[in-house]
Amino acid sequence: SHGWGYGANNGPDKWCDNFPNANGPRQSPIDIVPGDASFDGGLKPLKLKYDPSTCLEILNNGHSFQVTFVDDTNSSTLTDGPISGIYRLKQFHFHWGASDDKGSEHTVAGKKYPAELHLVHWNTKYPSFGEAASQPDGLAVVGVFLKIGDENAKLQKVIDAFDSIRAKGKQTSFANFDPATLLPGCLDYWTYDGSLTTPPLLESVTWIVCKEPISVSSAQMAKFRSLLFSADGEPECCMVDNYRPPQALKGRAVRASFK
Ligand SMILES: NS(=O)(=O)c1cccc(F)c1
Ligand SMILES: [Zn+2]
Repeated sequence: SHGWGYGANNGPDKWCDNFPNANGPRQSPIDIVPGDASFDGGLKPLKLKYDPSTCLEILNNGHSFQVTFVDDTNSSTLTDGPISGIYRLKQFHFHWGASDDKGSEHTVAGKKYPAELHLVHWNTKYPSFGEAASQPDGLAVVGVFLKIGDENAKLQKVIDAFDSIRAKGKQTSFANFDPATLLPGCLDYWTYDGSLTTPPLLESVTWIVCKEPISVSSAQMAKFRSLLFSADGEPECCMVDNYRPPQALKGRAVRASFK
């Protein structure tokens, strides 16, 4: 049997067949309604400290592409914000659409952005990412929306590696990249308790979604869409629409770090 994906036969509406978390009480993504979010003056500013020398490789895992980091020390961390303790950067990846009118996982009052960046961190109170991923306070993912505008020169460094990872299973070394260069100038955020947005949909994520998007050009988005879901030797299938739609809020509060 084929694994999960984003197609008609194995996509988000089918995930509940093999992953019961799909219908759980704290699923992600969600539609963020700014008017319904409550300002929390107790929320601290995000503190992101990234060391480019921890950047390791870039790979196509058949669902997205991801840049992975060495996470055996506290060189690249997230602290403060809505979380307590120290969370280590493990990887970042994106979700995007087949066209510029869709692609983000979170939406803002129903607005879809063409893509969304996820910076994935795990709580160092646990021994590893794998252990943390099964704990309710195990992960913290910073989400950043991409909007169509000027070419993003920092993002271009990632895009330039795509030729080496076009097909599923391809990976290549990727060194000295500073993920902080992909953050917006303003780090105002919304936060809520959620889950991984792909199987196994574990309910272990403190979501931190930045209000301000970063830019990407339409030509750069076209390059994202040249990646493949398929492996070498398989019929080519463009990697597009690798986003889960918004899930029920089920009574959860969404807090804002800003007025
Ligand atoms: N899309 S996401 O919720 O950030 C995610 C999915 C799976 C694994 C992971 F580390 C992060
Ligand atoms: Zn993601």
